[in-house]
Amino acid sequence: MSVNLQINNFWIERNERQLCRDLSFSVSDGELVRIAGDNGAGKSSLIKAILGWIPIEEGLIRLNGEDITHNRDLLLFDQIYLGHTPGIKSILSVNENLRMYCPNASEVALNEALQQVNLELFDDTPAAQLSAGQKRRVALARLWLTKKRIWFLDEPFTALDAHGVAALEAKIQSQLESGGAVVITTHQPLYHLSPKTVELTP
Ligand SMILES: Nc1ncnc2c1ncn2[C@@H]1O[C@H](COP(=O)(O)OP(=O)(O)OP(=O)(O)O)[C@@H](O)[C@H]1O
Repeated sequence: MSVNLQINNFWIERNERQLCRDLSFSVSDGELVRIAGDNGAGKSSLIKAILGWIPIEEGLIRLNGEDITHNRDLLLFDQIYLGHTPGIKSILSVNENLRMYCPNASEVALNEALQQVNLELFDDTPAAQLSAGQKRRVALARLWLTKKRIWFLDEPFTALDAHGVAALEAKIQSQLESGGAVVITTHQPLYHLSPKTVELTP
């Protein structure tokens, strides 16, 4: 699986405040890009702008050489996004939440994913009854269930305990080793994963 995503000269504004201008970087097979910056610097906004969910003032985006600036469908098809909030439905069980996102996953794959995030005993539990860290783990289980070339992870370590952090770091490492690409916003430096860092400065 080969991938190359190029962000060229991105200019993003929100509420008439400039978050970045002339920002360029790329992410390719086996590469981890860490987006860094203070609170409010625009890290989440940058990911949303790449995915086409908020507009850019100027810029160009290419996926494997193809200009996708005005149609991000190819990128959306190729990627998985885990946002700031776990994005799970409170009234659904853990199992039902995962089924909603991954309807084609086999029962075996689903159970394996739940084991990986230590939630195998909670599959019938309504998400409303989970702790913040457990909800985050439900969201992360999607990484074990889908095979997408590009991951966009927005503050994925939030609320995770040491075991959860280690499991996610190992999962990121295996995604990189299998030729995937990862874009992550985090305040952790992640030196051991050798990221390329994109710093958003005021
Ligand atoms: N839904 C929104 N509507 C309008 N403006 C927003 C919205 N979300 C964020 N912003 C603004 O965009 C700017 C960047 O916010 P963003 O969430 O991208 O920063 P961040 O670097 O991810 O911050 P943090 O580290 O606190 O998560 C902030 O000035 C914020 O007020």
